[in-house]
Amino acid sequence: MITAEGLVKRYGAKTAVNDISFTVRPGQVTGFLGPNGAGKSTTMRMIVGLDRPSEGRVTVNGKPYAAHRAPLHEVGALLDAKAVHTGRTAYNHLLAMGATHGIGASRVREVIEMTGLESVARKRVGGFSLGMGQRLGIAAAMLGDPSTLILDEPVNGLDPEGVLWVRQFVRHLASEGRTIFLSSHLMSEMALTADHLIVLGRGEIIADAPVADIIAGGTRPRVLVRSPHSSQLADLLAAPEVAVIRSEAGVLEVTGVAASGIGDLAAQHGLAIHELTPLSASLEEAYMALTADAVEYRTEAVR
Ligand SMILES: Nc1ncnc2c1ncn2[C@@H]1O[C@H](COP(=O)(O)OP(=O)(O)OP(=O)(O)O)[C@@H](O)[C@H]1O
Repeated sequence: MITAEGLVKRYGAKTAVNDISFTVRPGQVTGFLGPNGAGKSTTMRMIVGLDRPSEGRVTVNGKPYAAHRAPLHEVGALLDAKAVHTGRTAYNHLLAMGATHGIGASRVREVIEMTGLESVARKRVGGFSLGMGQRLGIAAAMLGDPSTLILDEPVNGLDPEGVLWVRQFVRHLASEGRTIFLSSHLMSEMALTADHLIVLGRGEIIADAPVADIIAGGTRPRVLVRSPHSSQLADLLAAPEVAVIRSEAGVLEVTGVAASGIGDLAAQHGLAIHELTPLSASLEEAYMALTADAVEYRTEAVR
């Protein structure tokens, strides 16, 4: 469990994180989203004690990170996959990290196997691809078998198989009751991986809700309609709150009326319909709507 209360981080005149409070709960994957420079990395660094809050506090399992006697057992973090001593082998890197917590070779072998690094464990990290570096970072985060895992852009640089692996891995860890907090710029992947989302915009929280609620709340339902009477139907649907796009001959994309309403209207006028398909909104659309609003609001506030 991660709890932030009134967290503020200023760098000189720049406020990177502006009074945010949130809770990241165990047993689910919580995604951390926001445009570049929104303050995600700064927040993650404060959680693991790499940056000091200017105001407020953040705790992991009830205590600030630094107050834990054996922090690797509480929180595993992947913050910068490149921050590894490149002359060492992956095995030796993990062994050296583990030594600070009395974690021995058998656990090192376990995390190597868990992250699919067996074939490269004896190779120098300097020669690793970005994807291998990410896997090594995740292996390091898992060393202490922590109940909370923080992953900053864990799928960055991974191939499709690696992306799928991370998704299944973190979902499995959450199902074991762990707290998983991860950031990503890949919306489609986030929609498949996370249960809950916290969205930051310019250092402030602009959404903190289940993924399904964010998708439903940020976009209006759209319906694809195929009919030999599409022009007549478009005229009948015309209303201030309804948008109708004619994408191709005989096809309408309607926003602002549910599929049932369109079907009823067509039936009342005896118009045949060949297809009536509710189009599911994407997280990307909802995210763009959310963050665009935040930017507009901020612009107005500054004037
Ligand atoms: N050490 C620092 N000194 C000065 N400003 C900083 C420092 N670290 C971050 N910032 C600024 O704080 C703001 C938030 O940065 P941060 O890296 O946390 O954003 P982010 O959401 O992680 O962005 P990205 O998606 O690009 O990684 C940015 O405007 C950044 O320039």
